[in-house]
Amino acid sequence: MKHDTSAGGDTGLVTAAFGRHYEVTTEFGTPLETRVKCVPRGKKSQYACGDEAVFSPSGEGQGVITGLAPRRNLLWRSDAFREKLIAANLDLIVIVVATEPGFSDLFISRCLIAAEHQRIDTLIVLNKADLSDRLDAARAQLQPFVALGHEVLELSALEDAEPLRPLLAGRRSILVGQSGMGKSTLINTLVPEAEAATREISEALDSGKHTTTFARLYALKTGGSIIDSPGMQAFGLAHVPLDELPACFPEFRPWLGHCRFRDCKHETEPGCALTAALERGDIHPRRFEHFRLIRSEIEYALGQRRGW
Ligand SMILES: Nc1nc2c(ncn2[C@@H]2O[C@H](COP(=O)(O)OP(=O)(O)OP(=O)(O)O)[C@@H](O)[C@H]2O)c(=O)[nH]1
Ligand SMILES: [Zn+2]
Repeated sequence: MKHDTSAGGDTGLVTAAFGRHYEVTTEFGTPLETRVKCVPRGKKSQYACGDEAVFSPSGEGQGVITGLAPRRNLLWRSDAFREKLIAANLDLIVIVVATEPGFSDLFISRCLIAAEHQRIDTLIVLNKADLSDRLDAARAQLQPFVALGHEVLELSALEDAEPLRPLLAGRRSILVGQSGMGKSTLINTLVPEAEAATREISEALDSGKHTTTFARLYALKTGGSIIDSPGMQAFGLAHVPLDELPACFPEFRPWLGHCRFRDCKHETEPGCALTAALERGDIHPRRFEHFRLIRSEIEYALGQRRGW
């Protein structure tokens, strides 16, 4: 990907990304804020919400993106065949789950791995805490993450999203979650003008849908900004290098490098320090399952790319 800022032109923040169309905002969060509809110059160029773009104006309120400032980090997903940028230059990934519909703990592990890999902080939000009969089951499902030291913030977006606000102040955050967890409800509470902005774009795109279909970045009154992203059912991590995956599970780190074989795959090899830790109960079986699953996906993707 090109990081060409030498081209000159105006700079702005990518505040919305829909297909090959981007909204770039100059003077973001100030009274001088201006929104420009942009397309990328190159066929293959891809940008994400949170990118600092260089663009050349091409008409009233329109422009062409010609370059990009270097990214601090990039959140993206990929499988054997495709990759999709989610957001760039993040301080915090807020993983939203809910008491209902049910959520996937594997999805949480995927988000945490993506965050570890790009060194981005995380926070787990358990939404719909008002549906109290489902609360204990959801807490039990989150227990392995709590045991790892992850903070879980319980709230009800419909009743009161305020407990989240101080954790977002001054940072650039993204809400990620499976569909239906309440991300849009949270955004609409935290950013009152979000609903109108979403409707406007949906009408412009003629999608007429009420679910989130594109990523959008909003300024927060407390300083900082927040990105709403489309609900994800799949969060592939095919781009994570196989040899970097184990260290993306922080609880594996004390044992890494202690296996008998240097190229241990932590499967059935004798003298594997990770499977020994698993057997002793020092690694949670769900997390080890997630590791195995994601590793096999990465292996599959590597095989596909080599044309096996
Ligand atoms: N009881 C209860 N319902 C909630 C709460 N938050 C959201 N909901 C409901 O859950 C449903 C889904 O909420 P959305 O905000 O659309 O979920 P989303 O995560 O944005 O879903 P996608 O747009 O598909 O990604 C809606 O019917 C909301 O009214 C909550 O705190 N309590
Ligand atoms: Zn091993």
